[in-house]
Amino acid sequence: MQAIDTSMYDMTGDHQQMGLSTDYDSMNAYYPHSQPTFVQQPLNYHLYTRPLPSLFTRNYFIPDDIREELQRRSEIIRTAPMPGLNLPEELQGYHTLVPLEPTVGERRKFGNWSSIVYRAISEKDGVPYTLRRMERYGLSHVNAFAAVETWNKIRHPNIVSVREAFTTRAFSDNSLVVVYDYHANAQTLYDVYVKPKAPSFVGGRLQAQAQLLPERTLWSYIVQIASAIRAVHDRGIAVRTLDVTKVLVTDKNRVRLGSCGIVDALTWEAPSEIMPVFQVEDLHKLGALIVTLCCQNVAAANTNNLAKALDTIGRTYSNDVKQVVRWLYSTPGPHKTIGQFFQDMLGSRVIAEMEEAQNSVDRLQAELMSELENARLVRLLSKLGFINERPEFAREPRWSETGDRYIIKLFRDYVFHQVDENGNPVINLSHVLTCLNKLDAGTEEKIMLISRDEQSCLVVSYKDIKGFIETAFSDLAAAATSSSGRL
Ligand SMILES: Nc1ncnc2c1ncn2[C@@H]1O[C@H](COP(=O)(O)OP(=O)(O)OP(=O)(O)O)[C@@H](O)[C@H]1O
Repeated sequence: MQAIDTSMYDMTGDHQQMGLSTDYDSMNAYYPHSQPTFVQQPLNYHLYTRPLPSLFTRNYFIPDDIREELQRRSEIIRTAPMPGLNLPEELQGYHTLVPLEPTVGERRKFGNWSSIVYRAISEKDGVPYTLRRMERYGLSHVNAFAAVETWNKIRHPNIVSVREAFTTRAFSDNSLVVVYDYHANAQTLYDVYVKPKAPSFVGGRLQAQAQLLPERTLWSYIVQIASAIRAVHDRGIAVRTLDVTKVLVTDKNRVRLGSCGIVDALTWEAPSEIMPVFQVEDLHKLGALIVTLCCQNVAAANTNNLAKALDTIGRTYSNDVKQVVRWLYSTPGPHKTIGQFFQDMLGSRVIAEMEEAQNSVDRLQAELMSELENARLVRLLSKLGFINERPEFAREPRWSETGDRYIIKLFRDYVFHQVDENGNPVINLSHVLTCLNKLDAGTEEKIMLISRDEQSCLVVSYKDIKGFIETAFSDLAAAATSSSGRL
């Protein structure tokens, strides 16, 4: 059976069945040079895929890096807990606890408390969450939870959302647990940009892998974190846990403040009047975070080392970055607020960030477009699979070969089993997708289907074939003993 480009012809009449003549005159009727009539099919809004390339290309699919990242995330969500950790099976509606950091060895402390982070699945919605447990918390107080409730109301693209907090004895102590959204494969800024990495081979040479933060990304991070700080200060509270180990990179160039609310819950006795002091401290901490990232060294952020740090920054980054650091390290005063910071230091950077965000939406939407049809096409292919070559149905062993089903079979051949003039298979995904899209849309466009013995052919529209498939599939579905959902 040869590939025939039917889009060039206007064939009228339903189900024209004709004997296939081998004489050239009748064949010529189906070739462009002898039949120049071209009737353009009206644009059908169902056929909204992007122009299709003619061969298998990666353009059909999500780019490899996005696919890889999404698959890694989905894999990480499913990692099983290590056996023998002796963790509670159930914890206030959360189960399947998996530690996200080593449970033994030296750990950094929040004041007097050390923390450990777990991933756990919520019984309510089956979604994974992050649980930060403060060990040996002691007696709880209602004010501690009020602080967490304030955080719970904040929804911001650069803040890991705080869900709830509770105390528990399930770890054989009195622990405080604060629950956050879980961002699979999130890494702290420290892990990505500061932590010394083992040398590895790059281009055949052993090199230390210090990932220097590009200035463009640095500005993006500054704008994102400043925007998060602003949202927090606008609520009359302060971030307080702002450093490279508590800011997460959750996506390509997306950062979010993690661990919010925990210090508020731990130090609930602090008078609310002290909040402006904490807010000014946030600005200093932002400055320290920038210095740490630029110098790839936590100690560089110490105020006593500022001159040296600015010198180091100047070697790689622009003067504007140094200006920002100076501003954030400057002596507090009535004008040293996050609002003023945006005004004095970030103006045009915010515009650049906004443009980049919109470009990113466009890029992702384009990716979405290319995947949009998949579900539809899988449904169609499933229906064809149910119908074609069915050994027996309705006590008729040749059910799938007769009546309208015969046309469905020929259509399947037309889509998948074409051969070129040398008898080699035509493997053209573009052709397959185009046909299936037209079939799903049920267009009036007609195609010629040729029997396998090439003795007869049928001219039939996609609309008709769609109808035949619907009918055949409904017959099967009606007779099915169990059918799960509709296709
Ligand atoms: N909301 C979250 N979603 C996904 N992973 C998270 C989340 N919060 C923390 N993590 C991961 O849990 C791990 C431990 O977090 P933690 O904040 O304790 O960082 P840390 O570098 O161990 O800091 P510290 O030294 O203070 O313990 C980090 O690798 C981080 O990527």
